[in-house]
Amino acid sequence: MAQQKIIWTRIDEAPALASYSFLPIVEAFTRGTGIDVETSDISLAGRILAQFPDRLGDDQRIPDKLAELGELTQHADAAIIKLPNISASVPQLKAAIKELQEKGYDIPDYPEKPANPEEEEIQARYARVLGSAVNPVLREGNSDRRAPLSVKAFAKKNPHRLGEWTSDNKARVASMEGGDFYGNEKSVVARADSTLTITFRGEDGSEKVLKDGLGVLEGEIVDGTVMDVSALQSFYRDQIEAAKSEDLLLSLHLKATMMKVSDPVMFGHGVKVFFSDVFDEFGDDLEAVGVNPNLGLGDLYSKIEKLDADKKARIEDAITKQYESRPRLAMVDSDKGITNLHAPNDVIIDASMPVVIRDSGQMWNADGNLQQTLAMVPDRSYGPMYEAVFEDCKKNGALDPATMGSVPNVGLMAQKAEEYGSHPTTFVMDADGTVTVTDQDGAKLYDHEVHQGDIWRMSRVRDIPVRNWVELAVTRAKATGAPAVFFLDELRAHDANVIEKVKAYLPEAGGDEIEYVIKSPVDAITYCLERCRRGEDSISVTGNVLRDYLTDLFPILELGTSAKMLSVVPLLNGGGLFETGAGGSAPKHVQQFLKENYLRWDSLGEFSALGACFEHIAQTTDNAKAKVLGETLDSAIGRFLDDNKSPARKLGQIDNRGSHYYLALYWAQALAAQDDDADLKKRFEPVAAQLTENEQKINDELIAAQGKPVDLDGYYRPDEEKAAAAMRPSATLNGIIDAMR
Ligand SMILES: NC(=O)C1=CN([C@@H]2O[C@H](COP(=O)(O)OP(=O)(O)OC[C@H]3O[C@@H](n4cnc5c(N)ncnc54)[C@H](OP(=O)(O)O)[C@@H]3O)[C@@H](O)[C@H]2O)C=CC1
Ligand SMILES: O=C(O)CCC(=O)C(=O)O
Ligand SMILES: [Mg+2]
Repeated sequence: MAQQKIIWTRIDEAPALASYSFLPIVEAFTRGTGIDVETSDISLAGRILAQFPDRLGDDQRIPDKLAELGELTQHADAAIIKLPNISASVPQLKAAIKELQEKGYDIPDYPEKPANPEEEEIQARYARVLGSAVNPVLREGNSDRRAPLSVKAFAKKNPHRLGEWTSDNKARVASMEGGDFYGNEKSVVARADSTLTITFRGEDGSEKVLKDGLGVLEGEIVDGTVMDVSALQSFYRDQIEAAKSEDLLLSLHLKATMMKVSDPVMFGHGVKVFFSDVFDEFGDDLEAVGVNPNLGLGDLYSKIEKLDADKKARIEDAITKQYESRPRLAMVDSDKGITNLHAPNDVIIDASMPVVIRDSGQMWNADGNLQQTLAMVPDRSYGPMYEAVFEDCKKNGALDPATMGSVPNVGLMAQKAEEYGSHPTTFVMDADGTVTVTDQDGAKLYDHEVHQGDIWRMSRVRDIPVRNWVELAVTRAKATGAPAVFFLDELRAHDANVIEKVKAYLPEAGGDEIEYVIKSPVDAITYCLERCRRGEDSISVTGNVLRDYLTDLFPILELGTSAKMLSVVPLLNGGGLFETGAGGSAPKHVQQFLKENYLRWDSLGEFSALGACFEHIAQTTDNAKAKVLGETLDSAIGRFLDDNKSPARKLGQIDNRGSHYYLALYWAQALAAQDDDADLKKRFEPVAAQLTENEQKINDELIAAQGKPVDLDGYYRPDEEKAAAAMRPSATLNGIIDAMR
């Protein structure tokens, strides 16, 4: 029997800490089963170092693991467990660089405004690390995210609290009325393989090729669109006025980490419009010290340190005055005075909007109180869908997690589909003119008139991913009996082309055997919510952006968190990518851990991903032990949920580490109790006995560690030994696990 490898990714922040405790358990349990668990470092720090082999010593250099994993996804035997990693904004990237430099790695500073070819080259290397740089490389398949049945049943039995909604709630979502990506989109389906060129022609007749050599395949949908920034600015101005007159808290919701080229610029316009008096009066000074509004108010504060004390004080005064003339601004951390406009990475719409809905349309204000918000989601491709949820809640009240149906998602994601793959073809315009897309014969696909500062972008999706996505939707609808709800808007150019493909591929995929509807995102979500309220499930079948948004929205409403989701990516070439949960890397959890040695991270996503991975290995290889490992893990997870052994939220109770102990206990007991594999039974009988006997002692040791600060000697690249020691404080548990390894 060939050894099967599971790759376990090493990443950042809370889930990385959790791995120090959970991974030794996984290694111990799989030993001797024909399955090897190997780690692969794709953390932000690891990816930065991999860009600079030429500047690092032999003992410092690390290989480009992300490239290796990208290559692996093309093979049928790929089995990758992908934990959430940081998609770095520029401020996060700079912080990570600083930490690595302090640790003795001779890497260059990030050049914000490259001044020469050498700096341009450095910036290009860092660009490979910036933003959502990992997921698009590994996601060589479409997405199947859902709450495992046991998790949904647990949530119904133990419903979390959702804030009330009444019809007089004034919270609302505002989107632009025109000039946005939605309104300007043009879309064509390639009739043959070709190579495209994107050209800018200035009004003065000058020409610049923005990108050439863009290979497209027959059947590929190729979109071009533009965000008119003067329309965006006036949208911001209007909403600032509206929030003020309606006495609402103002908030902005974008995805600056993932949409790393367009959204930081849109965020920056928000900063500039909100603080327009400051930028009008002190524009030259701010420019002189390199303030970049796209990096937020936090960057402004750090850069004005370079000005003389008097100037700095005047700018700070102007900011204070500006707050007085503006509506109140939503806060990310009201205790620390961190606003919604401080850092682009704190504005992450998939996580922020569900919390607004959970909290009755409210966000935190500067006094530390919840207040109803005017949520700005500029682009109409997405904003109106959230507004429909607000409307539904105002009309029908909050949803009820004890009874509501489930909305899993099938998302079109493979091969860098749609907007999320558009970073290399997104451009901020230097001047007024026209952007034209032509094919290899010089024939024009479409053009757009643009103005200086506008954001033009091309997004694409190939035919094979669309076909596979339709098949996956049918598979899930057949498996569950729930209808497939295609979120597609015939008024949007891109969606209209996708609708044609869906209609063409559904019959051959077995569409006549399932119930399905095709509706605009607004109508589709309203339809799903109606069904939810009747306790009925619906499968949302969406493009890549709505995949991201809905796989946080419904889990947070249904389960209280997206951490408990099963997130499978069947790779187009037969392998499996198993993502853990649907949320991020929870920086807040690390802060709490450092302060009081308590890690709230819930590893249920890791448990479910591992279970799905064993199941995949059992189905695709002749390894019978994988099947036993998978089945026993599944029953252990069921027991774990029944006994409610997820981390609590407060000190003195079991945290992430305690939850790992209980999973190991139940898993060992299930392995000892099964009769399908005598070897495993024999191996796990004594282990189960030891873990059972020592329950009190292990709990005592784990809880005794809590309550004092922890030093990990680093945030982006913590000291391995310190982190492992901090995450494995029970000598008794370590003794049992290490004896098995
Ligand atoms: N797949 C990936 O690689 C992803 C990466 N990211 C990255 O993660 C970072 C942080 O993003 P952010 O949007 O703030 O999202 P996070 O999910 O990290 O934080 C939002 C909140 O989600 C809850 N949460 C998420 N996962 C868990 C878990 N396993 N256990 C318990 N609670 C959980 C917590 O909420 P509460 O306090 O309400 O319980 C948490 O504070 C960014 O760098 C972002 O780019 C984001 C999404 C996916
Ligand atoms: O890639 C990223 O930056 C975030 C991914 C994400 O939020 C998701 O897939 O749900
Ligand atoms: Mg997401």
